[in-house]
Amino acid sequence: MKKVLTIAGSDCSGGAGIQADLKTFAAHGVYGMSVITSLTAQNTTGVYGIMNCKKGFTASQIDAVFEDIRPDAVKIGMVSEPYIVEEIAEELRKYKAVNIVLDPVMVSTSGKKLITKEAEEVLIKKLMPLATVITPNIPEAESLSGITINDRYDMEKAAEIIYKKININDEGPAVLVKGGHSINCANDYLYTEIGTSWFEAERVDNPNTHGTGCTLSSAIACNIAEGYSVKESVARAKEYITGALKAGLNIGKGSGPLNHMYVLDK
Ligand SMILES: Nc1ncnc2c1ncn2[C@@H]1O[C@H](COP(=O)(O)OP(=O)(O)OP(=O)(O)O)[C@@H](O)[C@H]1O
Ligand SMILES: Cc1ncc(COP(=O)(O)O)c(N)n1
Repeated sequence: MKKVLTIAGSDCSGGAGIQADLKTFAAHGVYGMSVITSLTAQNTTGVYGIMNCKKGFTASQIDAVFEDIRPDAVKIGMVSEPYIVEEIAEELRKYKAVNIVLDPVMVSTSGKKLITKEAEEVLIKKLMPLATVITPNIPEAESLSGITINDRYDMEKAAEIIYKKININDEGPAVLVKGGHSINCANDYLYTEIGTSWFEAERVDNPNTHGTGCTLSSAIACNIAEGYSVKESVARAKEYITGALKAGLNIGKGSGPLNHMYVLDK
Protein backbone atom coordinates (compact mmCIF):
# COMPACT_ATOMS: atom_id res chain seq x y z
CA MET A 1 0.00 0.00 0.00
CA LYS A 2 1.26 3.49 -0.87
CA LYS A 3 1.87 5.89 2.02
CA VAL A 4 0.98 9.58 1.80
CA LEU A 5 1.70 12.35 4.33
CA THR A 6 -0.20 15.59 4.77
CA ILE A 7 1.45 18.58 6.45
CA ALA A 8 -1.39 21.02 7.11
CA GLY A 9 -3.71 22.67 9.62
CA SER A 10 -6.51 20.94 11.50
CA ASP A 11 -10.15 21.82 10.79
CA CYS A 12 -12.06 20.60 13.84
CA SER A 13 -15.32 20.55 11.82
CA GLY A 14 -13.81 18.03 9.40
CA GLY A 15 -14.36 19.74 6.04
CA ALA A 16 -10.92 21.11 5.15
CA GLY A 17 -7.29 20.76 6.25
CA ILE A 18 -5.86 17.57 7.74
CA GLN A 19 -9.31 16.01 8.15
CA ALA A 20 -10.24 16.48 4.47
CA ASP A 21 -6.82 15.19 3.45
CA LEU A 22 -7.06 11.98 5.51
CA LYS A 23 -10.59 11.27 4.22
CA THR A 24 -9.35 11.75 0.65
CA PHE A 25 -6.43 9.40 1.32
CA ALA A 26 -8.83 6.76 2.67
CA ALA A 27 -11.08 7.11 -0.39
CA HIS A 28 -8.00 6.53 -2.59
CA GLY A 29 -6.94 3.41 -0.69
CA VAL A 30 -3.59 4.79 0.50
CA TYR A 31 -2.15 4.80 4.04
CA GLY A 32 -2.48 8.33 5.44
CA MET A 33 -0.21 10.16 7.90
CA SER A 34 -0.46 13.73 9.25
CA VAL A 35 1.82 16.45 10.56
CA ILE A 36 -0.30 19.24 12.08
CA THR A 37 1.04 22.80 11.66
CA SER A 38 -1.85 24.64 13.36
CA LEU A 39 -5.03 23.92 15.24
CA THR A 40 -7.98 25.96 14.06
CA ALA A 41 -11.33 26.50 15.72
CA GLN A 42 -13.56 26.59 12.64
CA ASN A 43 -16.73 25.25 11.13
CA THR A 44 -18.77 25.70 7.96
CA THR A 45 -19.53 29.33 8.89
CA GLY A 46 -16.04 30.65 9.65
CA VAL A 47 -12.60 30.41 11.26
CA TYR A 48 -12.79 31.55 14.89
CA GLY A 49 -9.28 30.86 16.16
CA ILE A 50 -5.81 29.68 15.13
CA MET A 51 -3.13 28.18 17.38
CA ASN A 52 0.15 27.46 15.65
CA CYS A 53 2.54 24.64 16.50
CA LYS A 54 5.31 25.91 18.78
CA LYS A 55 8.83 26.25 17.35
CA GLY A 56 10.50 22.95 16.54
CA PHE A 57 7.42 20.77 16.92
CA THR A 58 6.49 20.61 13.23
CA ALA A 59 10.04 19.41 12.60
CA SER A 60 9.74 16.82 15.40
CA GLN A 61 6.58 15.43 13.82
CA ILE A 62 8.22 15.22 10.39
CA ASP A 63 11.23 13.44 11.94
CA ALA A 64 8.93 10.94 13.65
CA VAL A 65 7.24 10.12 10.34
CA PHE A 66 10.29 9.95 8.07
CA GLU A 67 12.50 8.03 10.55
CA ASP A 68 9.91 5.24 10.55
CA ILE A 69 7.59 5.29 7.51
CA ARG A 70 8.86 7.02 4.36
CA PRO A 71 5.95 8.61 2.47
CA ASP A 72 5.57 8.03 -1.29
CA ALA A 73 4.10 11.53 -1.61
CA VAL A 74 3.62 14.61 0.59
CA LYS A 75 0.80 17.15 0.46
CA ILE A 76 1.37 20.55 2.09
CA GLY A 77 -1.54 22.83 3.03
CA MET A 78 -2.00 25.62 5.61
CA VAL A 79 1.30 26.95 6.97
CA SER A 80 0.72 30.27 8.77
CA GLU A 81 4.09 31.43 10.05
CA PRO A 82 7.58 31.77 8.54
CA TYR A 83 9.27 29.55 11.17
CA ILE A 84 6.93 26.66 10.30
CA VAL A 85 7.64 27.07 6.57
CA GLU A 86 11.39 27.09 7.31
CA GLU A 87 11.14 23.92 9.42
CA ILE A 88 9.19 22.07 6.72
CA ALA A 89 11.63 23.12 3.96
CA GLU A 90 14.64 22.08 6.03
CA GLU A 91 13.12 18.72 6.97
CA LEU A 92 11.96 17.85 3.45
CA ARG A 93 15.43 18.67 2.13
CA LYS A 94 17.04 16.59 4.90
CA TYR A 95 14.99 13.51 3.98
CA LYS A 96 15.17 14.18 0.21
CA ALA A 97 11.37 13.97 0.09
CA VAL A 98 9.85 13.55 -3.37
CA ASN A 99 6.41 13.93 -4.95
CA ILE A 100 5.44 17.07 -3.03
CA VAL A 101 2.09 18.72 -3.80
CA LEU A 102 1.84 22.21 -2.30
CA ASP A 103 -1.51 23.97 -1.95
CA PRO A 104 -0.59 27.60 -1.11
CA VAL A 105 -3.52 28.13 1.27
CA MET A 106 -3.91 31.89 1.83
CA VAL A 107 -7.55 32.73 2.66
CA SER A 108 -10.35 30.40 3.81
CA THR A 109 -13.62 30.13 1.87
CA SER A 110 -15.15 32.10 4.75
CA GLY A 111 -12.65 34.96 4.22
CA LYS A 112 -10.11 34.46 7.04
CA LYS A 113 -6.43 35.09 6.21
CA LEU A 114 -4.58 31.85 7.00
CA ILE A 115 -0.97 32.93 6.25
CA THR A 116 1.13 35.98 7.17
CA LYS A 117 2.80 38.08 4.45
CA GLU A 118 6.22 37.02 5.77
CA ALA A 119 5.30 33.32 5.64
CA GLU A 120 4.07 33.78 2.05
CA GLU A 121 7.49 35.13 1.07
CA VAL A 122 9.36 32.20 2.67
CA LEU A 123 6.88 29.79 1.09
CA ILE A 124 7.72 31.18 -2.36
CA LYS A 125 11.50 31.20 -1.81
CA LYS A 126 12.10 28.02 0.18
CA LEU A 127 9.19 25.61 -0.08
CA MET A 128 7.73 26.04 -3.55
CA PRO A 129 11.02 25.15 -5.30
CA LEU A 130 10.93 21.73 -3.56
CA ALA A 131 7.46 20.90 -4.86
CA THR A 132 6.43 18.76 -7.84
CA VAL A 133 3.24 20.73 -8.35
CA ILE A 134 1.66 23.78 -6.70
CA THR A 135 -2.08 24.43 -6.84
CA PRO A 136 -3.06 28.11 -6.39
CA ASN A 137 -6.71 29.14 -6.79
CA ILE A 138 -7.50 32.33 -8.74
CA PRO A 139 -6.94 34.86 -5.89
CA GLU A 140 -3.74 33.02 -4.89
CA ALA A 141 -2.54 32.99 -8.50
CA GLU A 142 -3.23 36.74 -8.70
CA SER A 143 -1.17 37.33 -5.59
CA LEU A 144 1.69 35.08 -6.79
CA SER A 145 1.78 36.43 -10.38
CA GLY A 146 0.91 40.07 -9.71
CA ILE A 147 -1.75 40.12 -12.47
CA THR A 148 -5.55 40.28 -12.32
CA ILE A 149 -7.35 37.20 -13.64
CA ASN A 150 -10.58 37.74 -15.56
CA ASP A 151 -10.58 34.97 -18.15
CA ARG A 152 -8.87 31.83 -19.50
CA TYR A 153 -6.11 33.81 -21.13
CA ASP A 154 -5.26 35.48 -17.79
CA MET A 155 -5.14 32.05 -16.08
CA GLU A 156 -2.66 30.88 -18.73
CA LYS A 157 -0.57 34.03 -18.34
CA ALA A 158 -0.57 33.81 -14.52
CA ALA A 159 0.49 30.12 -14.57
CA GLU A 160 3.40 30.94 -16.87
CA ILE A 161 4.52 33.92 -14.73
CA ILE A 162 4.39 31.82 -11.54
CA TYR A 163 6.20 28.91 -13.23
CA LYS A 164 9.02 31.20 -14.40
CA LYS A 165 9.23 32.95 -11.02
CA ILE A 166 9.73 29.71 -9.07
CA ASN A 167 11.52 27.47 -11.55
CA ILE A 168 15.24 28.13 -11.45
CA ASN A 169 16.89 25.96 -14.15
CA ASP A 170 13.57 24.12 -14.73
CA GLU A 171 13.92 22.29 -11.44
CA GLY A 172 10.84 23.61 -9.69
CA PRO A 173 7.17 22.69 -9.69
CA ALA A 174 4.45 22.49 -12.30
CA VAL A 175 1.72 25.09 -11.67
CA LEU A 176 -1.99 24.22 -11.59
CA VAL A 177 -4.21 27.33 -11.53
CA LYS A 178 -7.61 26.20 -10.24
CA GLY A 179 -10.72 27.78 -11.64
CA GLY A 180 -13.18 27.05 -8.82
CA HIS A 181 -13.63 30.80 -8.27
CA SER A 182 -14.80 31.37 -11.89
CA ILE A 183 -18.45 32.18 -12.47
CA ASN A 184 -19.62 29.85 -15.24
CA CYS A 185 -17.21 26.92 -15.24
CA ALA A 186 -14.66 25.06 -13.14
CA ASN A 187 -11.74 24.71 -15.52
CA ASP A 188 -8.19 24.29 -14.22
CA TYR A 189 -4.99 25.03 -16.16
CA LEU A 190 -1.70 23.14 -15.78
CA TYR A 191 1.68 24.57 -16.84
CA THR A 192 4.58 22.09 -16.80
CA GLU A 193 8.07 21.87 -18.17
CA ILE A 194 6.84 19.52 -20.92
CA GLY A 195 3.60 21.23 -21.91
CA THR A 196 0.31 22.75 -20.84
CA SER A 197 -3.21 21.32 -20.41
CA TRP A 198 -6.71 22.47 -19.64
CA PHE A 199 -8.88 20.27 -17.37
CA GLU A 200 -12.46 21.22 -18.11
CA ALA A 201 -15.40 20.42 -15.87
CA GLU A 202 -18.99 21.49 -15.60
CA ARG A 203 -19.70 23.74 -12.62
CA VAL A 204 -21.59 21.69 -10.02
CA ASP A 205 -24.44 23.71 -8.56
CA ASN A 206 -23.54 23.07 -4.91
CA PRO A 207 -22.89 25.79 -2.30
CA ASN A 208 -21.02 23.26 -0.15
CA THR A 209 -17.45 23.74 -1.37
CA HIS A 210 -15.55 23.96 1.94
CA GLY A 211 -12.27 22.10 1.48
CA THR A 212 -12.26 21.67 -2.31
CA GLY A 213 -8.66 22.90 -2.61
CA CYS A 214 -7.42 20.64 0.22
CA THR A 215 -9.24 17.68 -1.31
CA LEU A 216 -7.97 18.26 -4.86
CA SER A 217 -4.31 18.59 -3.77
CA SER A 218 -4.57 15.47 -1.59
CA ALA A 219 -6.08 13.49 -4.46
CA ILE A 220 -3.24 14.64 -6.74
CA ALA A 221 -0.70 13.48 -4.12
CA CYS A 222 -2.38 10.04 -3.90
CA ASN A 223 -2.27 9.65 -7.70
CA ILE A 224 1.39 10.70 -7.91
CA ALA A 225 2.20 8.20 -5.13
CA GLU A 226 0.53 5.50 -7.24
CA GLY A 227 2.88 6.33 -10.12
CA TYR A 228 0.67 8.45 -12.39
CA SER A 229 2.28 11.40 -14.20
CA VAL A 230 1.47 14.90 -12.97
CA LYS A 231 -0.97 15.39 -15.88
CA GLU A 232 -2.75 12.05 -15.27
CA SER A 233 -2.78 12.72 -11.52
CA VAL A 234 -4.52 16.06 -12.02
CA ALA A 235 -7.02 14.53 -14.49
CA ARG A 236 -7.97 11.78 -12.00
CA ALA A 237 -8.11 14.27 -9.09
CA LYS A 238 -10.40 16.52 -11.13
CA GLU A 239 -12.76 13.59 -11.75
CA TYR A 240 -12.70 12.79 -8.01
CA ILE A 241 -13.44 16.38 -6.89
CA THR A 242 -16.29 16.72 -9.39
CA GLY A 243 -17.74 13.40 -8.18
CA ALA A 244 -17.35 14.38 -4.51
CA LEU A 245 -19.11 17.71 -5.16
CA LYS A 246 -21.92 15.98 -7.09
CA ALA A 247 -22.31 13.27 -4.46
CA GLY A 248 -23.22 16.22 -2.19
CA LEU A 249 -23.67 16.43 1.54
CA ASN A 250 -25.63 19.06 3.38
CA ILE A 251 -23.91 19.42 6.73
CA GLY A 252 -23.66 22.57 8.86
CA LYS A 253 -25.11 26.06 8.65
CA GLY A 254 -22.65 27.55 6.14
CA SER A 255 -20.56 26.34 3.18
CA GLY A 256 -20.46 22.64 4.03
CA PRO A 257 -18.01 19.86 3.23
CA LEU A 258 -17.82 17.55 0.21
CA ASN A 259 -18.71 13.90 0.20
CA HIS A 260 -15.15 12.57 0.47
CA MET A 261 -16.22 8.96 0.37
CA TYR A 262 -17.00 9.24 -3.33
CA VAL A 263 -14.63 6.65 -4.83
CA LEU A 264 -13.28 6.65 -8.37
CA ASP A 265 -13.39 3.38 -10.29
CA LYS A 266 -9.78 2.17 -10.38
N1 LIG B 1 -18.84 24.46 -8.06
C1 LIG B 1 -17.85 23.70 -8.54
N2 LIG B 1 -18.11 22.76 -9.48
C2 LIG B 1 -17.14 21.97 -9.99
N3 LIG B 1 -15.86 22.05 -9.60
C3 LIG B 1 -15.52 22.97 -8.66
C4 LIG B 1 -16.49 23.83 -8.08
N4 LIG B 1 -15.85 24.62 -7.16
C5 LIG B 1 -14.57 24.26 -7.18
N5 LIG B 1 -14.35 23.28 -8.10
C6 LIG B 1 -13.09 22.60 -8.40
O1 LIG B 1 -12.51 22.26 -7.14
C7 LIG B 1 -11.11 22.36 -7.21
C8 LIG B 1 -10.62 23.34 -6.15
O2 LIG B 1 -10.73 24.63 -6.72
P1 LIG B 1 -10.94 25.99 -5.95
O3 LIG B 1 -10.62 27.05 -6.93
O4 LIG B 1 -12.29 25.99 -5.30
O5 LIG B 1 -9.81 25.84 -4.86
P2 LIG B 1 -9.67 26.57 -3.48
O6 LIG B 1 -10.27 27.93 -3.52
O7 LIG B 1 -8.26 26.45 -3.09
O8 LIG B 1 -10.54 25.65 -2.57
P3 LIG B 1 -10.97 25.93 -1.07
O9 LIG B 1 -12.46 26.14 -1.14
O10 LIG B 1 -10.62 24.71 -0.34
O11 LIG B 1 -10.20 27.14 -0.62
C9 LIG B 1 -10.78 22.77 -8.65
O12 LIG B 1 -10.57 21.62 -9.45
C10 LIG B 1 -12.06 23.49 -9.08
O13 LIG B 1 -12.19 23.55 -10.48
C1 LIG C 1 -6.98 24.02 8.29
C2 LIG C 1 -7.48 24.61 7.02
N1 LIG C 1 -6.80 24.42 5.88
C3 LIG C 1 -7.26 24.94 4.72
C4 LIG C 1 -8.42 25.66 4.68
C5 LIG C 1 -8.90 26.24 3.38
O1 LIG C 1 -10.09 25.62 2.96
P1 LIG C 1 -11.37 26.48 2.59
O2 LIG C 1 -10.91 27.56 1.64
O3 LIG C 1 -12.31 25.54 1.94
O4 LIG C 1 -11.91 27.11 3.85
C6 LIG C 1 -9.12 25.83 5.89
N2 LIG C 1 -10.27 26.53 5.96
N3 LIG C 1 -8.63 25.30 7.04
